[in-house]
Amino acid sequence: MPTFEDKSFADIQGGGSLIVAWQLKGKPVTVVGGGDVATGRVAHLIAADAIITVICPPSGLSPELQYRVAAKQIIHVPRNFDIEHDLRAASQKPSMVLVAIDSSSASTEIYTECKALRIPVNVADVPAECDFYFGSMYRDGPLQVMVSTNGNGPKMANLVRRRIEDELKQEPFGLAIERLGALRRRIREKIPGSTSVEMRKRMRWVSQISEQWTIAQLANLDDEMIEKLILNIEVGPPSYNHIIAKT
Ligand SMILES: C[C@@]1(CC(=O)O)c2cc3[nH]c(cc4nc(cc5[nH]c(cc(n2)[C@H]1CCC(=O)O)[C@@](C)(CC(=O)O)[C@@H]5CCC(=O)O)C(CC(=O)O)=C4CCC(=O)O)c(CCC(=O)O)c3CC(=O)O
Ligand SMILES: NC(=O)C1=CN([C@@H]2O[C@H](COP(=O)(O)OP(=O)(O)OC[C@H]3O[C@@H](n4cnc5c(N)ncnc54)[C@H](O)[C@@H]3O)[C@@H](O)[C@H]2O)C=CC1
Repeated sequence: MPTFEDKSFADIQGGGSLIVAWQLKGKPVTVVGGGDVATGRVAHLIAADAIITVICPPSGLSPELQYRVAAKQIIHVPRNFDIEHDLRAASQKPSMVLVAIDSSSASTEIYTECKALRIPVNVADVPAECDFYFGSMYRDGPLQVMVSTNGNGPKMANLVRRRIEDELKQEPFGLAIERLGALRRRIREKIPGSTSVEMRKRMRWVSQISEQWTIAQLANLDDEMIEKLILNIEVGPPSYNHIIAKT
């Protein structure tokens, strides 16, 4: 057994969460309840392009969710959640279940059945019945930032997110990232290979532009400039001014 006395890597602190960008596009998600909390959950799910079913009595559906039903963004099943029908016997099992109802016994039953069926579940307000927690979210186009306090202070997560938001909204990060996405797709067409040499070349080129150009310059990168840029791909990424001068 080596001693690792002169190790160069840091020790890692446990007790956090694995924060991932869960891909829900086109996948069925069930939301139980139709109040304020459910309405917030649905907003996150629409942003993720999930196929959303909200189950709650007609009287429980918030005005915003009524609008989303009318706009065909969600499906509403107008009754209480039925574990047999909606989970055990369901022909298509949901990829995820979000519970936001005012009955802790019904929540626990739904949670228990989801676990038996291995469906990831979040019961708002009951950390012990959550496979994952929600966080406070900032969104600007393709950019998403989530703040979690790992259950210690949800309101503080909101405050930290607002600080980050104040800083990030000073610059057009969303647009810059969207344009970088367009550039990366075009470069993969131009240098399509998947060998490690080809990949490294592409990655170095994109890294340099991401680092060297300002956010405003990247946000300004139009399709015409992208074509000019990739013409120079063999000689390394030119500066923004160089591309502009030739435009
Ligand atoms: C564990 C977690 C599970 C989950 O729900 O996923 C959970 C649990 C609980 N929330 C409670 C209370 C409040 N929750 C909020 C708000 C938010 N709560 C959110 C997430 C989470 N809440 C997960 C942990 C996230 C983390 O730690 O970072 C946010 C970030 C995201 C979202 O819900 O979308 C959203 C802010 C979004 C935004 O606007 O930016 C407010 C503030 C307010 O309403 O204004 C209050 C009152 C003030 C306070 O307590 O801080 C209570 C105590 C109930 C009681 O005391 O009885 C519990 C239960 C407990 O702690 O045991
Ligand atoms: N972020 C968080 O973690 C927070 C969590 N909460 C908790 O989330 C839960 C929901 O909060 P709100 O949306 O404010 O509640 P609400 O009272 O506005 O809504 C409850 C909803 O549940 C529905 N409902 C009740 N029993 C049902 C059943 N068996 N099947 C289907 N639908 C059913 C009602 O029709 C209604 O639509 C509460 O337990 C609350 O304590 C509240 C605030 C913050």
